[in-house]
Amino acid sequence: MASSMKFTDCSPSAIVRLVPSTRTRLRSSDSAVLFHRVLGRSCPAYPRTFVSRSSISTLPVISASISTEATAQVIDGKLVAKQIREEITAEVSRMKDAIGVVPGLAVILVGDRKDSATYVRNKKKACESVGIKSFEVNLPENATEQEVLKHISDFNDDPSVHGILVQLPLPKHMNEQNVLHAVSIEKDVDGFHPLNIGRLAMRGEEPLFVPCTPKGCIELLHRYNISIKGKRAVVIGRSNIVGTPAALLLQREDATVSVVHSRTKDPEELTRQADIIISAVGKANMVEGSWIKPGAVIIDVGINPVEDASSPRGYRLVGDVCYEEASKIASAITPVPGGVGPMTIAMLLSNTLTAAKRTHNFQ
Ligand SMILES: Nc1nc(=O)c2c([nH]1)NC[C@@H]1CN(c3ccc(C(=O)N[C@@H](CCC(=O)O)C(=O)O)cc3)C=[N+]21
Repeated sequence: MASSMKFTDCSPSAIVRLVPSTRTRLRSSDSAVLFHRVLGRSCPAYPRTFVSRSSISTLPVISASISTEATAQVIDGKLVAKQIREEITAEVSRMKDAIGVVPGLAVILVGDRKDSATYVRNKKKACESVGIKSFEVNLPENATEQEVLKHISDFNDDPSVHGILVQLPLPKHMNEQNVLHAVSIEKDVDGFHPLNIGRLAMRGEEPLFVPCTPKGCIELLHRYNISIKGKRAVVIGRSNIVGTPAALLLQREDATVSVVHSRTKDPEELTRQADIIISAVGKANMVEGSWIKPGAVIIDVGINPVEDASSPRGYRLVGDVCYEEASKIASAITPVPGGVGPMTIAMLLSNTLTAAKRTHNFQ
């Protein structure tokens, strides 16, 4: 199916936002408003760039009245995730009607990290919203690795469980590798089992599951008709759960991929060559406007809390990319929140559905 058809039941306003030709050029009055808002925010990189821009604008040919800047198309992960949940709901119900099987996801949470508890709660809610059954195990911080392994083994043997997710990070006294190896590869909906990652890396091999966050990034590019083949892509960050699989996926999609990491010399110069940037570092506003090639597409995986006295929680979430700067240079960009985050959960549901379909040989 053509990806554009997937939006047929979106509201007209949503479609307007999704069509690339609607990229707007700000009038100078809008631009002034935007500037005002930007300065009221705390993108730390902004003032520096602002200074250099203002010096450019003193050149005689550039006057304030023509300081119209393009704004990037917003890649609306929240909207796409909702669309995907609707598709999954329909498939879950079709499977239930046809063979009486309801997909099941088991989540194991160890310890009492607040962020992990929130993510797990959101995953449970998402399961409910599409008709997937969820099972949850909560273990205390001081639980043993053996206890976790026992629960994994029970879920491996339980036919009503099709997917198993062990929420990361685990407490320090546990060996993450032992735990991730224990999940049956057929139920590894996170795609973290080394066999799944290995297959992802090899041409001619197919992983049973692809890690949810990188899969969500690629899905966003597909659904926005952003072509990957032959493009220069830079992935910032080389974690096992995001950066590395994201680079492998981009390569499978025929991009030419570079990975920027903490030991990279001149990451800015390398990143500036990219047509597509996926940033998964976890450092607020690290990628500044000067890192970005005009017209590049930016997928920002970072979810970083920054202090914000004006927010009820005392903080707000920002990405790895300085959004205010980037949105004037890039052609398309994901916001934080509302970008990759919701897609991660949608892909988890999708992987769980795939697991159930595969087990029961249901197409
Ligand atoms: N085994 C395992 N699998 C994971 O997939 C996994 C994990 N461990 N550990 C932690 C990370 C993080 N993660 C997120 C999921 C959803 C949002 C999300 O929905 N964020 C929203 C809301 C953010 C908010 O307001 O709190 C957004 O970006 O719009 C974010 C982050 C999954 N992870």
